[in-house]
Amino acid sequence: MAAAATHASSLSFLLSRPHSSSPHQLRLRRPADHRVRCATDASAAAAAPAKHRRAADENIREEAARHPAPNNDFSAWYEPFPPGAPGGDNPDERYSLDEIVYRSSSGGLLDVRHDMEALARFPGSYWRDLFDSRIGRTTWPYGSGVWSKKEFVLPEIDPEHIVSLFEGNSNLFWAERLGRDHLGGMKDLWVKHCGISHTGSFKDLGMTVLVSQVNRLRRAPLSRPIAGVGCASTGDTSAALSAYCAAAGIPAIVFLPANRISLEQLIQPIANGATVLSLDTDFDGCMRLIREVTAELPIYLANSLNSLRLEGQKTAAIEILQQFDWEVPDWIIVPGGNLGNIYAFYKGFEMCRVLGLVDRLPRLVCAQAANANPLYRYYKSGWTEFQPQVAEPTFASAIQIGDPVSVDRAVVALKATNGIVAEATEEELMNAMSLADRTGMFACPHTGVALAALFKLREQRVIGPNDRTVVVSTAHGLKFSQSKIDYHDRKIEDMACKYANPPVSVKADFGAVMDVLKTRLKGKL
Ligand SMILES: Cc1ncc(COP(=O)(O)O)c(C=O)c1O
Ligand SMILES: N[C@@H](CCOP(=O)(O)O)C(=O)O
Repeated sequence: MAAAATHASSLSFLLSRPHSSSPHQLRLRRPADHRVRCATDASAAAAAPAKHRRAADENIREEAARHPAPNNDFSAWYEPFPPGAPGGDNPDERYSLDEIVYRSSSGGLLDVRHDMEALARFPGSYWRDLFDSRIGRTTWPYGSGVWSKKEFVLPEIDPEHIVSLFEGNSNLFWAERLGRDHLGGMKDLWVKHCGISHTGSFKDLGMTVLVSQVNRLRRAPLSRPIAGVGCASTGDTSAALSAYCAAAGIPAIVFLPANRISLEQLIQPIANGATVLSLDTDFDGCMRLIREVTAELPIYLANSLNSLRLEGQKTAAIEILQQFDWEVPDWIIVPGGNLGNIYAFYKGFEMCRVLGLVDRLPRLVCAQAANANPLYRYYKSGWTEFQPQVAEPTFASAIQIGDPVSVDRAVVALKATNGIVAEATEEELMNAMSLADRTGMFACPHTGVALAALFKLREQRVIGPNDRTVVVSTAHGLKFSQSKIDYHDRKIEDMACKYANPPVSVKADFGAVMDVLKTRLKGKL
């Protein structure tokens, strides 16, 4: 007799873990490392003698030091934000990147400005070829998707000081089935998997830049007495900071809102040896505290208030252009919390436009959770009134932020790109995430927020079926497995969990197994 198969009422029998709450003298010559791809290169390469491996007693950093890049006069510095904003009484206010400064003299934001005139002495085609030539190499430091664009990031840093885990170069995934079957036949839908990365989120892109600059500051000849690097975090900035600091041997200090980040995110800084402070407040409370502490102690601030981070994050935009062979997509959808990343995307695209690598900008969409939606409300007010809020818990816990530090940056990015702000309820974001998973992804809830925004904009016909659209996936779904467990377990109050797929509990018996399979595969056997 075949035993009746039951749908497991709980996934707990599979799980035994606690539930967590939730140039140089400017000359038009290629730098020494530049290998331009062109038709003749292949035959030249075939004729060339095999390249010898570097000496056995030399590492890639030492090898790079033997082949220094040509002297160049590219440079970057801090300026008050927005560009051209008066710096209090000083219209010429600017700071060297070697200064430790996070705010302008009038208390506003700062921005990293590049000497665009120096960069513009080279045509767009030069930069496209240069960046393309560096993809997929192990040459230090260009094996990194960030440092392969070093001239646009931190042009003056010595490769010797760079702390890189060869981040970036992330997959641009063609979401064929999701677009075709669930979004009205979208043909050109892509997901930029920024979360398939060293610490599982896009934060690695910015952190390599920030920690490299700290490394430069701490070492001779600058020898600044920086005791450590600190951040407030909803779990991803802290993971990235801890990993890069551990790689460089620099102390990391992270302030986390107790019981508001995932277990996977919590274990990351612990494993990397950071000083982890679990604080009885939300992210905005942690952010206030870290700002006070870094003003008192020689601890360098690693949050995106520090504009250095955004120089690394903007390379994701350049990478997208590169992956489309320098064709500009129509839409980029980014989940927003502290709102540095939406500006970083704009900055990357705009730099490529100004320098002639491309000829236009994509439209940006910033997607927020309805439970933490200060930017959405600001947008809906016609940009008249910004109201910080106490953000409510959301499955997209890394964007549970009510008082985003980069709100002004986000507004600039959205206005310049004819952008849109959208929001997603908890049910919308969890369904969008789960549906994407059904088409082969393993998305995080923040990516769910961006996908839910896409569903709405398609329904409203704002985004057309043939529009080339890129959804930015900001973290790896494995960091947020508890939210998926709760969803598939149908344990979420007031949520139908439409795409739940609980495991079937079945007796280890041939007949019982056959019964289940015949039911499940009815009409297909
Ligand atoms: C996974 C994830 N997605 C999106 C965001 C939002 O990025 P931003 O704070 O730059 O808006 C964050 C952090 O805030 C995050 O950790
Ligand atoms: N999601 C972030 C929040 C802090 O953002 P930041 O970009 O200012 O560091 C995190 O993971 O901590």
